[in-house]
Amino acid sequence: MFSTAFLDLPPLEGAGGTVLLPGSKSISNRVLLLAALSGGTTTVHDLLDSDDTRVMLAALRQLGCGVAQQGSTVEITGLDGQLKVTQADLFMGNAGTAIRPLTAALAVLGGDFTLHGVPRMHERPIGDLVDALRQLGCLVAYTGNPGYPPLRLGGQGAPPRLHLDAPIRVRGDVSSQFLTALLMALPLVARQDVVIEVVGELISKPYIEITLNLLARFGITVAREGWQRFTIPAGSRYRSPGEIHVEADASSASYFIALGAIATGDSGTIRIEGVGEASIQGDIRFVEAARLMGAQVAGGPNWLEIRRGTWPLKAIDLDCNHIPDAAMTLAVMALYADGPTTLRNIASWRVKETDRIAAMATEMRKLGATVEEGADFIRVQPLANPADWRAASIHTYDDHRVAMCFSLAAFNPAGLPVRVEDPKCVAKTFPDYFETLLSVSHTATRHIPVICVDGPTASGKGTVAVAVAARLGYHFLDSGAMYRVTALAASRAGLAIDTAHEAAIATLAQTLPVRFEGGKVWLAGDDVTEQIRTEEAGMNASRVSALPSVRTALVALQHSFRRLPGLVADGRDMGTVIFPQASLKVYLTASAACRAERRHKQLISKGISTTIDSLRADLEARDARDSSRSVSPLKPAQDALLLDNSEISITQSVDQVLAWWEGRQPF
Ligand SMILES: Nc1ncnc2c1ncn2[C@@H]1O[C@H](COP(=O)(O)OP(=O)(O)OP(=O)(O)O)[C@@H](O)[C@H]1O
Ligand SMILES: Nc1ccn([C@@H]2O[C@H](COP(=O)(O)O)[C@@H](O)[C@H]2O)c(=O)n1
Repeated sequence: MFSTAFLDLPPLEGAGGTVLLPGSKSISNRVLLLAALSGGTTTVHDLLDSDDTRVMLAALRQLGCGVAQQGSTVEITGLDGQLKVTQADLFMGNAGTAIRPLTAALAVLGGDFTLHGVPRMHERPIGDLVDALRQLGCLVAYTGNPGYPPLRLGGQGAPPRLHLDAPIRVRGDVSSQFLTALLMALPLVARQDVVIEVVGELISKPYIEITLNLLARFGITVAREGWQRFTIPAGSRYRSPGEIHVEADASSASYFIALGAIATGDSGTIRIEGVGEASIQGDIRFVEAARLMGAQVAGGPNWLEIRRGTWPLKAIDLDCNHIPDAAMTLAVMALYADGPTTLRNIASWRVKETDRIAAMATEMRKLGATVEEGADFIRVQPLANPADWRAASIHTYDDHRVAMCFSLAAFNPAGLPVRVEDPKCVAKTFPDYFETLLSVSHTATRHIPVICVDGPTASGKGTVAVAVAARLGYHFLDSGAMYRVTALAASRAGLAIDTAHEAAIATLAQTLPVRFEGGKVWLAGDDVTEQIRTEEAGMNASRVSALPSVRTALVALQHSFRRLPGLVADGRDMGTVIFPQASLKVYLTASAACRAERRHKQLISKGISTTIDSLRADLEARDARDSSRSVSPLKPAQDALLLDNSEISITQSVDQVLAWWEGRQPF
C-alpha cells in the first residue's frame, strides 16, 4: 500500500494483463456477522482484508466470537444467537457495513453497548434505523447529534421486550443498509413471523439481493413481496454453511473494466478474475453501463475480459440507482466521452464516506472539466481536446472510491501526470489498488520520472535517496551495490579484478544472479547485504567499476529499475550516463573530513573498529579513482543541482531534494 502523503501517477498509456481483485466488502462484512450470529464454526475464504473488515473482526472478538485468521481465510466461531458479552464499547471506524447491522443485532439481543466511529461516521445518518428499532421496543439513544452515531444501546439490564406483532416500518430511500440491518437482526428473535415494511422507494435494491442471498446461505429464507414487504418466517434460526467463499468485489472491478475501456488496446486485454457474470453483487451491472459507453466486455461466471471498443467513449444518460458505488467510475469515464454524460438517481452519494457528488464535481473541475451537480445527479462534459486537460492534485476526502476513480485520469491524452492525495485511503476496500493498477499499466519510459542522486563516497547519497523514494512511493536503485556484488562475485569465481579478467567479469556481470528485496541484497540465494558493505568491498567495487565492459554489462540491469510510478537512483553516473534525461539530478557532496567522520560513526555503530584518518585516506583514494577513470567518471551532470550537506542534517537534505522536485511539478 502507498502510505505516502500523495502519489504522483505519471501519464499512462496502455494496459494489459490479469488482475486478481480483493474480496467484496459488502459480502465480507455480511458473512462475518452472519457467521458470528450462527452456531459452530464457519470458515470464510477469500475474505477482504481492509479497514472496514478489520473493524468488524475487532468488534466480533470483543463480543466473544472466536476469530482465527490465516491470510485471507478466517474461521469464525459464532455466538449461536446468544450474547456472551453484554457490555462493550465498539469502535466502528467509518464502516457503514459494520455499524448498521451490528446496531440492529445488538439492539434486539439486549445488553449495554456503545458504538462510535471516526468523525465522518458521526455525520452519516442512522436515524431511520434507530426509528425502526425503537418501534420494535429496543432502547437506542444518541449520545451525540440526534440521527447520527455515536449510539448507546440498551443499558437497562434485561433484554428488550420486542413488539413483533405489527410490521416494522423502515425508510428505504436514504440507505438500503437500514433494511439489510433489520433483515440480518430479526431472525434472532423470529419466534413468530416478523414483517418488515419499506417506506418510500427502496434504493440500491441489488444490495438487498446480496443480503437475501447470503441469509439463504445461512439458513434464513425471507419471503418477499416486491420490494415493499419482507417476512422472516417464525422459527428462523441461523445455521452455518460450514464454509463460504467471498466473491471478488464487483465495484473494485469497475476501475479495471474502465481501464480496459480507456487504455489503448495495443497491450492486449484486461482480464479480471474472481468475479464475473454470475456474481450476486449488483455492481456487476456496471458491465452493462461500460458496454453502453463502448467497452468491449466478454465474461464467464467468475471472470471478465475487457478491451477498448468505441473511441471516444459514448456519452450516456443513466439512472444509476442500481450501481451507486460503481457509478462513480462512470463519472471519470465521462471525461473521455463524445458528449455530456448524466448520471441520475445518485442522491445516496451525498451520505457516503464524503458528499460524493460534491467531491466528484470539485475534483473533475480541477482537471478542466465542466460539471453540473444537482441534489441527485451529476452531468459531466468531456475533455474533448488534449489542451482542455489540466494537471491536478486530487483531494480524496478519505474516500477510497474518489482515489481509485481519479487514477483513471492518468490516461489523459494530454500526457499530464495526476496527483492523488492520501492514497492510503484505498485501504478501506482495496489496500493494494495502486500496485495492482500499475502492474497492468504501461507508459513510454520517458514518462517514468527519475531522480538521480550522485556524489562522492559517504556523502549521504544512499540515505537521502532512500528517504526521498519513501516519501514519493518510488522505487530505489543503489547502483553502487551492483558494483559491490559484481566484485564479490568475481572474487568468489577466483577472478582477480584487473583488465586481464575484464571480459570474464563482464560476462559474470551480465547474468549476475542478484536480487534486491526488502532492503536486503541477495547473490544467488546468499544474503550478502552486510558482506558488501565493508570498506574493502567498496574499494573492490571501485576497481571493478573502472572496467568499461563491466559498466556496459550492468546498464540494462540499472535501467530495469525504472518502473512505475518512478525511481530514485543513487550512484556516480546516474545523471551523466545511465539516466541522462532524468527529471531531477542532484550532486550531493560534503567535505572529506565530514564524510570520513560520518563513515567512521557508521562503521563504529556496526561494531567495526577503524580510524577516521584511515577512512579519510580510503575514501579520498576511492574518489580519486572514480573521478579519473576513462568511462563514466564521477562528476556532476551539467544540469545537476549541487547540494553540499556538510552543515545540514539528513532531514534538511531530504527536504531540499523534495523541494526541488516539487518545484518541477505542474500541480
Ligand atoms: N546531512 C547528511 N546527509 C546525508 N547523510 C548523512 C548526513 N549526516 C550524516 N549522514 C550519515 O552519513 C553516512 C553515510 O551515508 P550513506 O551511506 O548514505 O552515504 P553514501 O554516499 O550512499 O555512501 P557510499 O558512497 O559509500 O554508498 C550515513 O550514516 C548517514 O546517516
Ligand atoms: N553508479 C555507480 C555507483 C557506484 N560505482 C562504483 O562502486 C563503488 C561503490 O559504490 P557505493 O556507492 O556503494 O559506495 C564506488 O566507489 C564506485 O567506484 C560506480 O562506479 N558507479
